[in-house]
Amino acid sequence: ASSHLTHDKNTEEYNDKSHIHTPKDIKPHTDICNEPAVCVPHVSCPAHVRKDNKTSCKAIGGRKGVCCTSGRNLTETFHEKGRHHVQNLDKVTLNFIAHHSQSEMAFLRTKETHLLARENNVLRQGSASYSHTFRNSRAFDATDLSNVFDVANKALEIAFATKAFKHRQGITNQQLELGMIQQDLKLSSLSEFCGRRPFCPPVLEKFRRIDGTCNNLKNSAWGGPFTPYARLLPPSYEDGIWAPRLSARSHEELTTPRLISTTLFPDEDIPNTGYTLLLAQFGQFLSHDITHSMDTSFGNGSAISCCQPEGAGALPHEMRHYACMPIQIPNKDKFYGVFNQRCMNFVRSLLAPREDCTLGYAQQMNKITHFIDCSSIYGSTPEQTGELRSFEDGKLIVFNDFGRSLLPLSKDPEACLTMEQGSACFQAGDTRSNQMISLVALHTIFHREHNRVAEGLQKLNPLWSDESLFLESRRIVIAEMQTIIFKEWVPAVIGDLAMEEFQLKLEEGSEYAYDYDMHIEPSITNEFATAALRFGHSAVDGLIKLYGPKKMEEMISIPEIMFHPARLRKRLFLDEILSSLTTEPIQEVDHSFSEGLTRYMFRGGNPFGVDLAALNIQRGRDHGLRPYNDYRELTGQPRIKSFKEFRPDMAEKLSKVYESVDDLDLWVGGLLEPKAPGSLVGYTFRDIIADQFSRLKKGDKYFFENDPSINPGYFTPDQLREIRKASMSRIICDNSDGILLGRQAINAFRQPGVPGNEFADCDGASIPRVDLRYWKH
Ligand code: HEM
Ligand SMILES: [Ca+2]
Repeated sequence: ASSHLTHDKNTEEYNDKSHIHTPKDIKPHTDICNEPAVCVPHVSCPAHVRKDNKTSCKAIGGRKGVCCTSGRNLTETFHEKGRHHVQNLDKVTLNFIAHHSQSEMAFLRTKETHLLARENNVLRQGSASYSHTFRNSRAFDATDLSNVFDVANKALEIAFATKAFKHRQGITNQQLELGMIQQDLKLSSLSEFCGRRPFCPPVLEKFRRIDGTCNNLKNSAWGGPFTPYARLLPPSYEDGIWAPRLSARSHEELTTPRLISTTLFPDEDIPNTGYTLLLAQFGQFLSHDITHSMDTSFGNGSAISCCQPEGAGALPHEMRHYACMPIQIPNKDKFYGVFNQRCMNFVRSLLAPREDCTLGYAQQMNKITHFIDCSSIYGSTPEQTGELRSFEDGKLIVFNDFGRSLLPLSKDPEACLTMEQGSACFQAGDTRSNQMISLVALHTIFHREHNRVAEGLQKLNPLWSDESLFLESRRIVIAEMQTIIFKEWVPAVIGDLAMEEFQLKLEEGSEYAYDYDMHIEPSITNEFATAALRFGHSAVDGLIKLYGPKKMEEMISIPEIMFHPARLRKRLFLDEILSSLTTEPIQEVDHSFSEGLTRYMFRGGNPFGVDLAALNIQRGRDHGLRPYNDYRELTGQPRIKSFKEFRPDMAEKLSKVYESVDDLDLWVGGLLEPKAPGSLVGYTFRDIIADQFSRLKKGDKYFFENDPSINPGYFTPDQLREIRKASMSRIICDNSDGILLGRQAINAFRQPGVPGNEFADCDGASIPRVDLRYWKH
């Protein structure tokens, strides 16, 4: 179920074998371009989309790259002599614009108050949409909520100001896309919208901050929570600012995502035995470390409903919240039709302002730290971390359930479906932790890992304070996580070739890395979060098989354990689910999706749930992702000219739901591509993913293997050597309950029990350990 697209015969790059890496191809890439340009893969150079920068070069691995001078700073707005720039405006005009946006905001607020008073506009608590919009995609607590709204409202007001500016000055969408309306707002009443730059002390701090700030001293906010996503390409909005794009040819609304989902994505059982289910589950866990876009809500935190009660249709425009973008369900829908559902709730993501006081298109907010820093374990703000720490012996709080350490219980009565006696609902660093029971399992073992390391350090250094023990343990756990991601998970997803091309391999032994580059923006790109990394949704198996000591005992249908993790309290359950995750195969990354995600997701006690495939497509449009073809070009591939370039059955279906190849949504096109060599995904997703991990490694001063001149929290060479022994299997061995699990395959993401990935005893030496003795002071 993999090859859906035949590449254009004329494309030398993809049909010749020159991109297959042989060691002699590797040249230090700066040799090939004129300094200061460097040769990078197409995807990593934002400037190359601008027609005038097209010098190609041979990148690592022999593939064609582009000489890039932008330093891979995606936030840098376009500057170039000779292009027409909009005139700088006088104060009067700026104040006119500011006034205009303020009155638009006032209008919205009045309407919001009015809507909030009407029952129909607030989501009903028991529904699947409530779990989606409210449980999955909302703020953490009251302080968080006000933080978030503060930032989001500023961004919205800037969007209105941009609209007024656009109309008054006759600015085109293209000028907006290219950031050619640079406008310094410092002198106007809009100046209060300038992002707050965190203050960083001149002496570098040894430990990365909980909120990720002060990592890059020039851009101290980079990577922090409540900041915008980066973008590989400018957005595609109908008005150049925030209105969803229309079809390229007829300029009509695009086909409803639900019809695309039912037409293209049936539920078929197509396992890929090369990889374990843990690859998918860990992927979700990793996503929750680096990206969380939030649905807009009412100012008091209530969830917005965009559909009529009972789902009979969308609410009329005048009765809708401005952030509504409901998904229409066709009359003939075989599944939802049975329940007379014509409307699926969808609320647009919150926005975040640019840091530099400029007008421009809307940008979506990432609520958590962009860096790989285990924010899903520790939280993304000091307040969250404070709630999770025990403040004794450097440990995190645990819920002691008859001798087993589980995550602390959540105090939030809305976090799970039920809080009945004997039930359980957990608190972690990320608010989505209860979404899947297998996700809770991963949170649990990493939470335990922190406490295990803290205990180990305390034995070696009995005089260390709680604070030192906490910070040192966190630093080690983050380093282990980065090791697992770059040594095991990313190569399994994108393959060795891409690891080489994007220079993502970790150093070996006790060597430091020297590839930090302060010009690289580490932020998560919108394309990565909203499309490429969501490849994982296709790999999810809707049925989790649970094995007892001898035989399969149960099949869990995933909607049963969404936001309902009570079973984790059963003595055997954690080991059972970990064993299942490390032995069962993933589902192939392709056109097929579990109905557990496309029909029943978050159903709770209801007969139907929401459709994740439809949500992904709608989210892409909400975030202004450009059509698939534009990203083919970005990754150095030819645009497709006809759906016939896809597999025949797919081509036929695609032409039923898309008027033109230039309408195809990125997430859909990316999924249906044939796989790149050695990779689980096609070239487009592969490159977007590889580029992101390159940013997360080379743009993170505190990346664990950086040398002492870069990383204030560097490890000694001995410690580095130990950290590099970390593996997912060791984490499982050391932190499961040890009742059913005594053996693990060396690489937990790949097919176990085959040559090269044999099972080994947890007690033995085949699964290496990080020896903490090198941390004795
Ligand atoms: C295990 C079952 C899973 C469920 C029930 C689930 C559910 C969801 C939901 C409801 C959203 C938000 C959709 C929206 O409104 O836009 C989402 C987003 C996302 N999911 Fe999943 N997901 C699962 C597995 C995965 C896996 C395996 C991966 C990756 C390997 C993944 C990666 C992502 C990413 C990157 C996002 C975007 C997050 C953001 O930026 O806010 N998910 N998922
Ligand atoms: Ca993070």
